[in-house]
Amino acid sequence: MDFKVVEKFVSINGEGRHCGQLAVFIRFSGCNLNCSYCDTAWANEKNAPYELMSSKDIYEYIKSTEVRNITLTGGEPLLQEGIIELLKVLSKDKELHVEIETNGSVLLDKFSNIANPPSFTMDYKLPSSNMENRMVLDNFNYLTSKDTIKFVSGSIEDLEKAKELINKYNLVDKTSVYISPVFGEIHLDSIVEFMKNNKMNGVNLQVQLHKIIWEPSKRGV
Ligand SMILES: C[S@@+](CC[C@H](N)C(=O)[O-])C[C@H]1O[C@@H](n2cnc3c(N)ncnc32)[C@H](O)[C@@H]1O
Ligand SMILES: Nc1nc2[nH]cc(C(=O)O)c2c(=O)[nH]1
Ligand code: SF4
Ligand SMILES: [Mg+2]
Repeated sequence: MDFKVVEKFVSINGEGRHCGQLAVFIRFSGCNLNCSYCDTAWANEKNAPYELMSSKDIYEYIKSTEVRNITLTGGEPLLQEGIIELLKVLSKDKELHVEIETNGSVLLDKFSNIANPPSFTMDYKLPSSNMENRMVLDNFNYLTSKDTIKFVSGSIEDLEKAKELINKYNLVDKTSVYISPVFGEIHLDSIVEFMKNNKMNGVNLQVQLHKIIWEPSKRGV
């Protein structure tokens, strides 16, 4: 099975629990959603240039970098045909730590059954994404302490919804919880005020580090 890979690169992970650590990124083409703020919409266009890589090619590229954190992203990685086969290949190498960025619309059940499963960083798409009606709420039951739920927030309405879900599903007790601004869309201090006013203990605020280090639209970083 060959995958359409639009980018592969080594950088520091700018998001999530391994923020600041080196990671190898594999970005697959294509997505089933169309978030209002998507910073990677180019990867979802039909004519986006890609290279075809097999699971073996991807594994060999990863090993050639000598970097042990892997981030599979996109587009939507969990909709790639053959992704389970790739996850099985990667899971056999106990030196690697595999993280998958996923958009909350794909049920996680069949991916968490793999031996030595990857860590999921799952977005819940909030109202300002215009994609909230695509969220699979059952996914809250599959997230564990090695996973992360991320609420990318562009408005106070988004923050209100994130708070409601964090409380309703006891997310802080189940998994790591992050709030991240839609880049440039919301004042960071208003997020902190919101967290203070709502006593959001255990929730992490995170800004995409790579957009501070490099020009925000730069690719391959
Ligand atoms: C490009 S997506 C690819 C993975 C998957 N499709 C998803 O949405 O999780 C990777 C991450 O970037 C985040 N993201 C995309 N555009 C953003 C923006 N303008 N500001 C902040 N985060 C953004 C997404 O919410 C997601 O957490
Ligand atoms: N440096 C860097 N870190 C990232 N973490 C998650 C990313 C993504 O696009 O999924 C990303 C990205 O695009 N760049
Ligand atoms: S789900 Fe991810 S890749 Fe797809 S449009 Fe939304 S942010 Fe972009
Ligand atoms: Mg990105």
